[in-house]
Amino acid sequence: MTTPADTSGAGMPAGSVPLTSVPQDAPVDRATAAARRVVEALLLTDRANANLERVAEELNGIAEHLEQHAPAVRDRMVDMWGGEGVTRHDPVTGLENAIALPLIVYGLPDGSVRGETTVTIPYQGPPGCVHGGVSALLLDHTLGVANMWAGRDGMTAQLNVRYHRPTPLFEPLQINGRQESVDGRKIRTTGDIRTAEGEVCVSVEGLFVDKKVPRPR
Ligand SMILES: CCCCC/C=C\C/C=C\C/C=C\C/C=C\CCCC(=O)SCCNC(=O)CCNC(=O)[C@H](O)C(C)(C)COP(=O)(O)OP(=O)(O)OC[C@H]1O[C@@H](n2cnc3c(N)ncnc32)[C@H](O)[C@@H]1OP(=O)(O)O
Repeated sequence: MTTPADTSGAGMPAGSVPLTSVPQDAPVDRATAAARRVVEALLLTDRANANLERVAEELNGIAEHLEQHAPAVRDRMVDMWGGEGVTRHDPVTGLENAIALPLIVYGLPDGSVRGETTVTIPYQGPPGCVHGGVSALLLDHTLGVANMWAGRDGMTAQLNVRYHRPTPLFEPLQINGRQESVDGRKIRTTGDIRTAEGEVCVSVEGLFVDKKVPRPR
C-alpha cells in the first residue's frame, strides 16, 4: 500500500510535531505492515501462477487465529479509544489499521498541518491516478487534525471537494490543512493535495460543527 515519504518529519519545517501515530517497532505494527504488503501483492501477483488456492487457505488460517484471540468488540473499542490508541486505528493514519494508507500528519509552527505520502495500487481510481474518494478521505481526516492542532475541532458537516487535475499514484504527495475561522460552533477549514512540484491536484473547503460523540468506556 502506501508508505509515508518521510516518517522522521525531516522534510517538515523546523519545530513541526507529529500529531498522529508514528511507527513503532511493535509486533502489531509489523503484522499490520505485512498485511498491507499482502493487499498490494494480491493485486500485483500473477493470477495464473501464484498458487492462489494455497494463499487463500493460509490467509484464512491467519484470520482464524486472530479471531480466536479477539476479545468482545465492545472491549476492544474501549481499548482503541483510550490514551495513545486513538490515532493508531483510524483508516487514514492508523498504523494498526491495514487499510490506512498510512499517513503521518505534522503540526507546523504556523498553525497549519501537513502530511506526505505516496499512494499506490490499492487506491487507484483512473489509470495511474488516486481514486477521488481516497483523496477526499485523506483531506477530511487531515482537516480534522488541523482543527485539533488549532485547538477547536468538531464533526464534518460539509466537505466541498474540487478536483483540479488527476492525482498521480507512485509520487510523493503533500496533504495540507489549515483552520481558517471559528464562528460559534461552526469551524471552517481548508486543505489541498499537491505534487512534489507544488501543483494543486485537489482542494477542499470543510465546515465542521463542534460536537463530540462520546468515547466508548
Ligand atoms: C478519529 C479521531 C477523533 C478524535 C481523536 C482525538 C485526538 C486525536 C488526534 C488527532 C486526530 C484528529 C482528528 C481526527 C480527524 C478526523 C475525524 C474524522 C471526521 C469525521 O469523519 S466526522 C464523521 C462525519 N460527520 C458526521 O457524521 C456528522 C453527522 N452530522 C451531525 O452529527 C450533525 O448534523 C452536526 C454535528 C453536523 C450538526 O448537528 P448539531 O445538532 O450539533 O448542530 P445544529 O444542527 O444545531 O447546527 C449548528 C450550526 O451549524 C449549522 N450546520 C449544521 N450542519 C450543517 C451542514 N451540514 N451544512 C451547513 N450548516 C450546517 C447549522 O445551521 C447551525 O448554524 P447556526 O448556528 O448559524 O444556525
